[in-house]
Amino acid sequence: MGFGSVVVVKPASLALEEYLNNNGYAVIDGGLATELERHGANLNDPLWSATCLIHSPQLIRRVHLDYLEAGADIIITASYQATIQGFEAKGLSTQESETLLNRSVEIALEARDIYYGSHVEFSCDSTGNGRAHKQRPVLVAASVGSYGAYLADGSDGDYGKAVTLSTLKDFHRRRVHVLAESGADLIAFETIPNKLEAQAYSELLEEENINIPAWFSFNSKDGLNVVSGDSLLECTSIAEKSEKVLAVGINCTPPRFIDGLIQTIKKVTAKPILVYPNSGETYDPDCKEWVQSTGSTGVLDEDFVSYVNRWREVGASLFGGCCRTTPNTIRAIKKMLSKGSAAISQTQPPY
Ligand SMILES: C[S+](C)CC[C@H](N)C(=O)O
Ligand SMILES: N[C@@H](CCS)C(=O)O
Ligand SMILES: [Zn+2]
Repeated sequence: MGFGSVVVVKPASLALEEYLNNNGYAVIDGGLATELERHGANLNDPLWSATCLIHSPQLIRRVHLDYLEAGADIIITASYQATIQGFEAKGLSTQESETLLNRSVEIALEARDIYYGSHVEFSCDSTGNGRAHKQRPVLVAASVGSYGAYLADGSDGDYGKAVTLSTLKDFHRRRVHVLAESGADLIAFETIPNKLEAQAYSELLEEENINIPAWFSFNSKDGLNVVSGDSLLECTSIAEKSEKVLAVGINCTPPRFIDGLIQTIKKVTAKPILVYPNSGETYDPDCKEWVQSTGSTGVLDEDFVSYVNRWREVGASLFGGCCRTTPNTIRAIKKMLSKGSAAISQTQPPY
């Protein structure tokens, strides 16, 4: 950390700590882009889901709300593939691009407000006075997708020698800064494909004096390493060393690999572990379509959810879904976890 900088403890870390202390888990939402697509959005565009920030913000808000209704405690914004460079390539000004980044967070905050407004509970204190309180705290995580996501060419984190640490820092710097000031509770660095990009994020958190916490979530296609082939142990160690990273884990990876990946991650970190796998299908970046993987059928919601208790047993505490999962997946995850907690509390003495 730079001389004189101050780590400001923001409510997100407290809220997350509270979830983990009280319940032992928190629920993340499911796939956003693929859910927008299921509702008719056309994502065949270099901006992928970020195109909806321009054309259908109300649909994004609808999907956030569906995930809140399904039980998500954390919702992730539509900024995964929203980059200043990507918007500028569409002819938008820098100012307009930054406004869209802010808009991604505003939409999620609006969904949260609507959700709170329609789920107010009342209770009476000992003097008979009524008090309204919120159902549960909801955290808004501002998504940051990788440089490879922006390239939208299926390069999977293998960027070649011309892309250095400073290329990646320069690429992400302003976006991370804008999102950190947007009112989001935390930054979700998602689908991280390699060590260099994790290092770039970690340095940016310090250099830009980012004062909201972050999570680092890596992507694997073989169940052993991250997608570029870099070691998951080394990638996790970068997250472990950063005071600003409050959780680390895996997303957009087939469910069958998650168990082994959690076991690897926990060798090098004591931070909470998050998992939000995809449906088990494979993305074809050329036609921008999901296809069934060879040797495996995409998993159905029921099958996906049957893994959750195992993931909890091996050490994960934040659970959700990524591409091709839906509000039904999240509803089922929440149900499974709350059943598990009830069973645990029944086997423990009441003191
Ligand atoms: C996690 S992948 C499905 C993201 C989409 C990709 N960057 C694309 O634009 O096609
Ligand atoms: N938060 C993003 C991740 C894509 S891999 C989404 O759900 O669309
Ligand atoms: Zn995904």
